[in-house]
Amino acid sequence: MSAVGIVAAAGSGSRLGADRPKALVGLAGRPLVAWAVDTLLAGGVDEVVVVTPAAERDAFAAVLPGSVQLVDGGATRTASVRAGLLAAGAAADAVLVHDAARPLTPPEVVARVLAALAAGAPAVVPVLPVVDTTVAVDAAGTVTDAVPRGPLRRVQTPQGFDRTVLVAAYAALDDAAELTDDAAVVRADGVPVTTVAGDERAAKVTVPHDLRIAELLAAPR
Ligand SMILES: Nc1ccn([C@@H]2O[C@H](COP(=O)(O)OP(=O)(O)OP(=O)(O)O)[C@@H](O)[C@H]2O)c(=O)n1
Ligand SMILES: C[C@](O)(CO)[C@H](O)COP(=O)(O)O
Repeated sequence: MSAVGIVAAAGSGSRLGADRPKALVGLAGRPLVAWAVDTLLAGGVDEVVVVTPAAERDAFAAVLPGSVQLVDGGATRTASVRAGLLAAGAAADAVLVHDAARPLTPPEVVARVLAALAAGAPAVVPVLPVVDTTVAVDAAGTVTDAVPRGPLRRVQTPQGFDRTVLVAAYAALDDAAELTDDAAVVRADGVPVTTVAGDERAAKVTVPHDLRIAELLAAPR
């Protein structure tokens, strides 16, 4: 089975508040996007497409291997992945969509996703359990309900798909639709989504605290 990786890296990172697009922010001396590309390749992906902010393509080219294909992203993550999928072409059997914002994802997670695809799953996401008591609140912030957390999972990336399944799901999705991940895109098209074990190290860098934690984890011992 051949696999192409799409790294969604076209976000601005408004919640991180850095002086450059989040994917270009450094972690232990290397930009987040470079970590994400390395993870996919080390986990068994054959080629990588990185989706960048349109105005920043040169800056990304300067920090990534020449073998990586770069493509302009869109205003939402959904639009960016759609652009990456179009650029990826039809050669690969599988597509793995990964966030540049998850730089310390171990290659083993990539390998688990690829193994589930090879075993016949059309769509695969890495997940972790919810570890805190989880509640619903009203507009005033008052707790209205406890949410049973047994069946809940936190969804990470890379998310893996049979390529034809993902292409068909994006084709069926309204151009203006904005979904939070690619599993939601295929589920909207009626495709069952399988889960494999995620990893706490695959946490998303969203706010400055996340980057501080990632720096600690990435520091040489
Ligand atoms: N238009 C967009 C928005 C997001 N992403 C990517 O999707 C991943 C997950 O998104 P998130 O962490 O929310 O990144 P941002 O949208 O950049 O963050 P923020 O919402 O804080 O601006 C990131 O790797 C981001 O670069 C993208 O490719 N294109
Ligand atoms: C794709 C994702 O990382 C899976 O957990 C997540 O949905 C991205 O969410 P965000 O709101 O764009 O940070």
